[in-house]
Amino acid sequence: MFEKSTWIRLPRNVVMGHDVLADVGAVIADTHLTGRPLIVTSPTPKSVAGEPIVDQLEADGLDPLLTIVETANFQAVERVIETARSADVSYLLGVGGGKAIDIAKMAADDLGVDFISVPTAASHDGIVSGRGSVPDGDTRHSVAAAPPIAVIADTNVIAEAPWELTTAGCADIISNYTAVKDWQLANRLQNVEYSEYAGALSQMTAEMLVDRADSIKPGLEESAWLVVKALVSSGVAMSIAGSSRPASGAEHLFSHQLDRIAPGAALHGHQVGVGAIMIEYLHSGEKGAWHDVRDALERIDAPTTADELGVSAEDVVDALTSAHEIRDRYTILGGGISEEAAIQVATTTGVI
Ligand SMILES: NC(=O)C1=CN([C@@H]2O[C@H](COP(=O)(O)OP(=O)(O)OC[C@H]3O[C@@H](n4cnc5c(N)ncnc54)[C@H](O)[C@@H]3O)[C@@H](O)[C@H]2O)C=CC1
Ligand SMILES: O=C(CO)COP(=O)(O)O
Ligand SMILES: [Zn+2]
Repeated sequence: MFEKSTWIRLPRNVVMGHDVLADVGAVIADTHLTGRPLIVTSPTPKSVAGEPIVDQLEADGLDPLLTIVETANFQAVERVIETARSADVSYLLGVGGGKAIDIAKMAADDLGVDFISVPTAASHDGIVSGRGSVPDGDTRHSVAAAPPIAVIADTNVIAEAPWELTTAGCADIISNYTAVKDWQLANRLQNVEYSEYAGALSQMTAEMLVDRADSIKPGLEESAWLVVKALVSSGVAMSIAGSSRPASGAEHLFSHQLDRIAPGAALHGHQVGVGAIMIEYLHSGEKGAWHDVRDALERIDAPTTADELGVSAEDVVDALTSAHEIRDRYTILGGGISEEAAIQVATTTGVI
């Protein structure tokens, strides 16, 4: 008897392009949201998009509230939940980078209200996903959450964001290559459920981005458009899978450990990109595709070395040797790699 079932939860509206920030009110009306909105943002995105959205919604006769978050952790999610409850908020808008969007996403899920994702940078592929990513002591959770009911990605705003945020988003997409390899390996060795559709979509998204790498340039709205489309596509792959597996393998475990060992040193996307070079080496050996991963990162201006990330060789080796401990997710790292092996992979690939 066939007993399999799944829920693939996707946004209702993905609105992207030139000056679509002006459409926030229209999107709210189209999604039939009523009541008081809470805008969850961080300091720079507040002035870039948070305040213009408040002005727009006030002009529409709404009574928006705005709250600032600084770090992505469970305490921040709790604070947003309290703010929303005490102010009788009906729905949330996450406005900013990955952290503001993740916090809004998780708070909205807990409150049981809808949430709109308004990325101000193309720096990560969580803008569409139904996952939140939060550090918690020695571990890192990938929390299931409702996906945004709508995404509003203004390419004008995103093209004006610092260039390194865009290169971080590209590197987050390039890391899909190793994430999919790890997922397939876990399927073969541990019988982890694998989705051919999600895996193929994630890998194809990375291939399409790399094919267009030379046309991704600072300050160009066309480039912002290309990268946002890839981030949306990668987020959809996560939604199809019902997990972050299509976009997060051992290169993400390495990055999550680096966040603990050298907090704030580099952007998430840049860390996973450097991780992907080394993890590809572990998958395919010295003559393997790690050269292609490194070349793709170089072509989009993303870091490929510890120096460029602003971390030490010891940090890289520590993060690589302890990455398997951070989460119960089977990858090429298996039960862990030795310090000698970590030094060898990082040296051969030129990361240290
Ligand atoms: N839920 C998911 O599926 C995923 C979650 N993530 C999470 O997202 C986070 C990484 O996201 P990031 O955006 O790299 O970090 P972030 O949210 O810390 O943003 C990086 C910086 O860019 C600034 N910024 C954003 N837009 C700007 C603009 N227009 N102009 C100037 N500055 C601007 C932010 O204020 C912040 O200082 C990590 O916590 C990661 O784990 C990443 C991928 C997927
Ligand atoms: O960053 C992500 C995908 O790019 C989310 O991954 P995690 O599940 O490892 O937090
Ligand atoms: Zn990522």
